Amino acid sequence: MSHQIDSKDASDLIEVRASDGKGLGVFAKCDIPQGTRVISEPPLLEVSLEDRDANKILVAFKQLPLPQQEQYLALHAYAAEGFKRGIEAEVGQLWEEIPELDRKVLSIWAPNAFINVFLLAARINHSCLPNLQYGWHPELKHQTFHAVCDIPAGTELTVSYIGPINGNKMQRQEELKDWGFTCSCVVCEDTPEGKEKEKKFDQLFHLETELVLETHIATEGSFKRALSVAQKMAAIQKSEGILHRELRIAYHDAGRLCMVLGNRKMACLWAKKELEVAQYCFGEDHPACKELAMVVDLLQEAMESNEPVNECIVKWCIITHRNEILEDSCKLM
Ligand SMILES: C[S@@+](CC[C@H](N)C(=O)[O-])C[C@H]1O[C@@H](n2cnc3c(N)ncnc32)[C@H](O)[C@@H]1O
Repeated sequence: MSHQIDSKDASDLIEVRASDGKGLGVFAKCDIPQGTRVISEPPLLEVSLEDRDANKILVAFKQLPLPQQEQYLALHAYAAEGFKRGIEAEVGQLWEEIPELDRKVLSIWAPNAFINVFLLAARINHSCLPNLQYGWHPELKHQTFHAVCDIPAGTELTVSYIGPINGNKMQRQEELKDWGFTCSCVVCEDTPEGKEKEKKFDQLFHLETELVLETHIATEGSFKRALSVAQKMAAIQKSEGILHRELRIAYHDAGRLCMVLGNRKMACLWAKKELEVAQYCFGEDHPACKELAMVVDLLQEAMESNEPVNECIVKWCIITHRNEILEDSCKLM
């Protein structure tokens, strides 16, 4: 059940304070139940995704009212070498030749943009095992952050900066170079517990590769194998506390593979699980959750029938969150 809380109320739930070795961070002030909308806020600095480049970021910043410019300039800044080279190519100037303020604006954009920059959310640190899921709510025009598990008071709130295919520790660390830190979260820490968790993450990475491959082969046998992989992934994710978007994807895969294999009853069961995760990750009022709830209802009706399924179900089966194509397979339904 999601509790719709806007960021104007967020001060009751969360606080921004120093986080050991990570600069500032966001912490739970009280126990926060799973599904709580912890933050819901409009962009502070927004740049259209279309033709987005350094110049557009700078123009958007200059168009902000002064108080917002000040808020933006107080955020954490970091520019990785690769980012600087990209900017040089875009603006046709060496990084050092770019005016200091512009360099600062761009160096703040780089580590803080969750698609756009959000004032409060820009203080959330990374974990490979996050307790928040973020997503854009197109009707509210807000970025929302939901608790994916029950979060005890005093805990730091985290998101995953990377993904969706997280890979092993080395691959994750390679991606995190763009933020300029070495991750020491519960999965990355060099302890026996961290190593055990890392083993499971590595296993998930290999299972995902297997799932994509089997789905590509697109025979009844390979779909059955892919289904068993998706089920295995979901079981590992649940037991490891990987409860965010990744778990939704595993349930989604299991559901649509059951559909392709003609098992509407099991497809409906998996879709219900997918819906439950989507709702606590993005809120029941998110358009994608409303659509998914409709798919679950339609699947429920389709369970006892041999009639061709509704177009919404076909659309749901085609949606892929991984690098594979299931479209052709839908003729099997
Ligand atoms: C979006 S900001 C997060 C808020 C930031 N800590 C601050 O003080 O404003 C991203 C930056 O936070 C730091 N950071 C985030 N997650 C971290 C982690 N798990 N360990 C160490 N530093 C982290 C890095 O410096 C990164 O570039």
